[in-house]
Parts: sequence; C-alpha cells; structure tokens
Amino acid sequence: MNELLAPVEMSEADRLTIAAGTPGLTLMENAGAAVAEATVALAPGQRVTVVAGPGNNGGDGFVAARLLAERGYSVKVILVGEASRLKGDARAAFDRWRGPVEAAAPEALAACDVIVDALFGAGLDRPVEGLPRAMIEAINARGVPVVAVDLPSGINGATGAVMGAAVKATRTVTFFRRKPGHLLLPGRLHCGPVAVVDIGIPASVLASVQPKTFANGPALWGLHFPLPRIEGHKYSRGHVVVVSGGLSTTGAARLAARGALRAGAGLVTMASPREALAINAAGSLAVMVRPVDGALELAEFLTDHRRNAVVLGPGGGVGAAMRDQVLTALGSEAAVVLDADALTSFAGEPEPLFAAIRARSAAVVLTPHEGEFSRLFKLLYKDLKVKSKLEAARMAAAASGAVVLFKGPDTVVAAPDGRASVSDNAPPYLATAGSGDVLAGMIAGLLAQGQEFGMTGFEAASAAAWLHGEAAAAFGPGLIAEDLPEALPGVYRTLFAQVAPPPP
Ligand SMILES: NC(=O)C1=CN([C@@H]2O[C@H](COP(=O)(O)OP(=O)(O)OC[C@H]3O[C@@H](n4cnc5c(N)ncnc54)[C@H](OP(=O)(O)O)[C@@H]3O)[C@@H](O)[C@H]2O)[C@@H](O)CC1
Ligand SMILES: Nc1ncnc2c1ncn2[C@@H]1O[C@H](COP(=O)(O)OP(=O)(O)O)[C@@H](O)[C@H]1O
Ligand SMILES: [K+]
Repeated sequence: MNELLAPVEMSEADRLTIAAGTPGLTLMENAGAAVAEATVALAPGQRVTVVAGPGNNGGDGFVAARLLAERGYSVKVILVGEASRLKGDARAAFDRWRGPVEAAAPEALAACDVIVDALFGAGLDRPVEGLPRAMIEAINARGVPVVAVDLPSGINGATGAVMGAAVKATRTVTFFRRKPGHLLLPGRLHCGPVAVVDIGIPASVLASVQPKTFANGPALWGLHFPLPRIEGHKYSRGHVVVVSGGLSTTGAARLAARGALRAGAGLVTMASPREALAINAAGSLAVMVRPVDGALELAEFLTDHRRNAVVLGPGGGVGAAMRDQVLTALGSEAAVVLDADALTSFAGEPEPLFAAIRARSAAVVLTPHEGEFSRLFKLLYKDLKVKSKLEAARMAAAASGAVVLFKGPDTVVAAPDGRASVSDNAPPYLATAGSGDVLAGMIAGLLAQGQEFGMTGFEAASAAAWLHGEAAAAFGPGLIAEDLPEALPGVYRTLFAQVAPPPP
C-alpha cells in the first residue's frame, strides 16, 4: 500500500480494471459510498452540500449525495458547470440523483453543516479561475467541516501544488492508493487525515503500472534493513569515517558520528585535523579519533577497505580543500555521504563532482536542504521548468548519478534509476541546528552495515530519513540535535520487531 500513484498512473489503473470487466460506474459507486461513509462519520448536522464539478470527481459527489439522502440527510448538490455537458459515468451518476441541484454561486453554500468537495480531483490540469475559484474560496470561508473527494480541489495530485486556489479539507477520501500530492507540501496541508479506500481496483494492476514513487516507511526498505546477526561482530557491522572540520567547527562532525554509531555501525572514527584532535578526542567515548589532515592523508586513511562509509561536509568548510577531500573520498571504495559544505563547495561548478560520482560504483548520497539544493543544482532549475520537489529531486539524481535526499517537511529521496520516496513523518521541531548532521551520519551508519543486506543508497537514505522523523517524534517538542541519536533505540525496538524475519 506504499505506492503513490500520479494521476496518469491512476487512470491507467482505472483503465486496466475496466478492461478486465469491472464497469467504471461500479468504481464510481464504490467511491461515492466511501465518501458518504466519511461524511456520516464527520457530519455535525443533517444538512449536507455537495459541490460537484464537471468530471468524474463530480460523479463521485452525485453518488455520495444520493446515498446520504437515502440515509435521511438533507442533501443538495451545487453543480459547477453545465448539466447538459456531463458525460459517461458522471452523467449516469447525475441521472440517478433525484434531489435538488443548484447553480453554482458562493451564496449557495450558506445553509449547510458539512460540505463534500467533489469539484476537481485527478483531472485538474490548469490553474483554477473564475467561478470555480470563487467556489473554492467560499468553501474555505464557510468554516464548516469539508470532506474532499480524492484530492482537495485545486491541489495537483502529482505535485502537491496549489493551482491558483485550493480547498482546505477536514479530511480526504482517496481511492486505491495515495497520490504524491497528498504527501508533498503544500498539498498535505490541505488534506487533513487521508483515508485510502478499496473501490474494486485489484492490486495486480500495479504489475503493469509499475509505480516508482513510494510513501517512505519500513514497507519500502524493511526487507533490506541490516538487523544485527547473532554470528556478527563489530567489524561485520561496518566502519564509518566522519571527516571533521577545524578547531571551531567540530560539533557537526561529532553529531554525525553519534548518528552513525546509534544507527548501528560497528565502529565509527572521526578523521580529524590535528589542530582539533584534542577537542574531538575529549568529546568522544565510543567514537574513535585519528589525525587526518587534507586530501592526501584522507586517501591513505581510506586505503583500509574496512572503512567502508565516509561522511563529508558537516562543519567542514567551503572551498578547494573540501573539493579535494570529496574527490578523494569518491576515488575510494567506500560509500560516500555528502552534506552541507561538501555540497556548497561545488556550487556553480558541479560537473567535476558529478563526473567523479558517475565514475564509481559504490553508493553516493547527497543530502541538500533547499538552499544547498538550489546552489548545487541551479543549472537544472534554470534549464527546465521544475514542477515539484519530487521532480526536482529526480532530475538532480539523474544529472548527478547520486541518490539525492532533498530535505524538508516532505523529504524526497530520489535515485538515478527513477525511484523516489516521500516522507510525511517529520515533526516541525526537527528543524533545529545540527539535525541534518545527525541524519548524514545515520545514512552512513546504515550504508556501512547494509552491503550484504542489499541496502543500497536509496534504501539507506530513505530508511534514515524515516528513522530521523520517528526519533524526533518519539522525543517530542523541545528536541535538539543531540537528542536524536539518543531517541533512536526506542524507534529500533519497535522497528526490529516489525522487520525481523519470522522464526524458522
Ligand atoms: N481513476 C479512477 O480509478 C477513478 C476515478 N474516480 C474519480 O474521477 C476523478 C477524475 O475524474 P476526471 O478525470 O473526469 O477529472 P476531474 O477531477 O473530475 O476534473 C476534470 C474536469 O474538470 C475540468 N477542469 C480541469 N481543470 C480545471 C480548471 N482548472 N478549471 C475548470 N475546469 C477544470 C475538466 O474540464 P475541461 O478540461 O474539459 O474544461 C474536466 O471536466 C478522480 O479524482 C476520482 O474522484 C472515481 O470515480 C473512481 C475511479
Ligand atoms: N518544517 C520541517 N518539518 C519537519 N522537518 C524539517 C522541517 N524543516 C527541516 N526539517 C528537517 O530538519 C533537518 C534539518 O537539516 P539541515 O537543514 O541540514 O540542518 P543542519 O545543517 O543544521 O543540520 C532535515 O532533516 C530536514 O528534513
Ligand atoms: K475534490
């Protein structure tokens, strides 16, 4: 159930189901019935107004109207568009509705206790203007609960964008699978809780649709999660190297190191400039500290292949020295996680970075926040019209050859092969100094352990993003970056029980 279907994929699922013998009107009846149920569950009173549009989203609304009236609710339909132009299943559903139909006008919403928003769903294909826009604004101004059919009208299902104006729903009922626009911002903020209902589309259609976008969670990567093995030892759990910045900026690397260790890496070593050796050593117990200055010494340090994952960037400084260290790390056999200054150091001239990434086979994960993303990938932004964070991350992954984790409240992880995950579990108090450094370390911690489990850069970055959000939520408000690694054991306790294979 973790697949996210863009509207074109959803209509393919729909088409395949109908071709296999289920009438479209049956799907619409099932969809309308689920909307009616949700409305009953919410309805604070007896007066229901269904705002219906000219397509099949409106069709679902007509079905819901009929079923609610049959249950004794006082229902009226406001039709945005011409009744004479309704077609197909929507026409059939309209013809079965025997109650009142009013022409659209904002005043028509005056007397109701709940609104069913069936104006636009998957078929929204341009900005909303004129009367439909006035209706959306009137729905939002009315102040009664709103049940959105499939998507809050005005939200683009593929991108989560507000197309001019969008309904603010109390809850949303969608069909078969969620859509990217339910998770991506600002769409998610318009949905309320999203219920996914079965309307008779069989999961087998997914074999043909081949979705590549997923809601992030254990269902996506649990099979590859590196659970510690009874016959394992610390060396079999991987060895992460975190490259530290100079004397005044060691904290970021120490946060990353702690994240890597708590994520389960067997060993973690900070590669520290000599000037910062004493402070790094004083601030670390289980984490080891070794003197490593500059790219040449880093190259030498990474010739030991047991050091199989490297984090570069947190607190590392921007400039030529960082670029050299990054290219050196990419020349090694270790998995590489590049964050913060490692990304900004290539702003304006990313080609040498991308070339070095494409020349290697081991995993590379880039973890930009929005500022770092636009600095590093500004050519992409300029050359192509990017419609969403999902598309931007996918293009960045394709252009760089790396897995790109694009941070934020709706973190997207995209792989060069086109797969992408979208997270919706990060609480807002995760936006705190240093939390991204912990995340970079966690990714490396999973990559270091994960090779024999088939945990690639995409799975490791997705898993770390999800665990990061869960750890923050488990700790709760008041969180600071130092708390994140310490909250991870509680998350692991539940996760390990969930993903552990059943006893033989
Ligand atoms: N797929 C499935 O499995 C199932 C799908 N189902 C339901 O079908 C819904 C999709 O139906 P859909 O494709 O008819 O599109 P829909 O959202 O009703 O909108 C299209 C209409 O709006 C119009 N229009 C568009 N943008 C506009 C704008 N900015 N401003 C003004 N007008 C605009 C456009 O008109 P036109 O472009 O011709 O002017 C067209 O008439 C889906 O969300 C779900 O609820 C269920 O019944 C069960 C099975
Ligand atoms: N509004 C938000 N809601 C939830 N998570 C957020 C929000 N804003 C940022 N984050 C998360 O917080 C972390 C911040 O990372 P980053 O910006 O790199 O901070 P730092 O460089 O200080 O470590 C990222 O994991 C990001 O996804
Ligand atoms: K809608």
